[in-house]
Amino acid sequence: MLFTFQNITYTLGTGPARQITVSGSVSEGGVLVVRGPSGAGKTTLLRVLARLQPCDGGEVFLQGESWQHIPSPLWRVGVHYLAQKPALFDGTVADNLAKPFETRVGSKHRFDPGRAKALMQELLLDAHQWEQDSRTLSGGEAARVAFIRALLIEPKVMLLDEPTAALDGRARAAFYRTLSRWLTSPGHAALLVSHNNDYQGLDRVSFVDIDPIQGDV
Ligand SMILES: Nc1ncnc2c1ncn2[C@@H]1O[C@H](COP(=O)(O)OP(=O)(O)OP(=O)(O)O)[C@@H](O)[C@H]1O
Repeated sequence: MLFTFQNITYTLGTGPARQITVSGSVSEGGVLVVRGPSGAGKTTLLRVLARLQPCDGGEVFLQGESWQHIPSPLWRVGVHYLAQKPALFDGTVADNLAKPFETRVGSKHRFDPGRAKALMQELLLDAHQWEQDSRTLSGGEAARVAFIRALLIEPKVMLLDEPTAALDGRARAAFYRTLSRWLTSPGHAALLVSHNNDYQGLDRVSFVDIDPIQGDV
């Protein structure tokens, strides 16, 4: 298995706490769809797995190596969380795409503007948008820019949180084409949260369910 999480336990909410325990795994080339009703804790699970928020217990393995042995910033290069609301900063699209390569952990790869532009084209963004202020992008455009940035970082596992929610039909098809191709190159896998069940075209899909009635604590 490329990515395995065992008995990941986390607590939801600030009111009466609900504790969830969930396990799952995904092999190279596979997509693990995280299912559960609204508020079940799907986003929280992805954020825990990316080590963007703490959990109460459990262990995660990337290529057999426990997260306990890998510093968080490095972990997040290998296990990339793509937020439902794209986290772009002020600056152009090009600035946003180049940004990860300015940091120490990101600098293991060089920023490749040619590849970035090819991905923009593939994801139906206009070449002139390279210089566009990211604050003026539509929701669907911003989502695709964040996806391109994720691809450029070259993670092993992508944690995709409703990545097509803001996309129209054509952009959605382009997104899944690009994702499918990425999954066919070695050492890649994805976890996916999607409310609109639009992942049918993907190969090797498996499921993990978050049970919303797991015990109150
Ligand atoms: N920072 C927070 N503070 C308080 N409560 C939170 C916080 N983050 C999440 N929650 C609560 O935890 C629960 C799970 O949220 P989460 O976003 O993980 O659910 P989800 O399954 O992804 O939902 P949806 O399908 O609606 O996106 C919700 O009840 C939410 O209100």
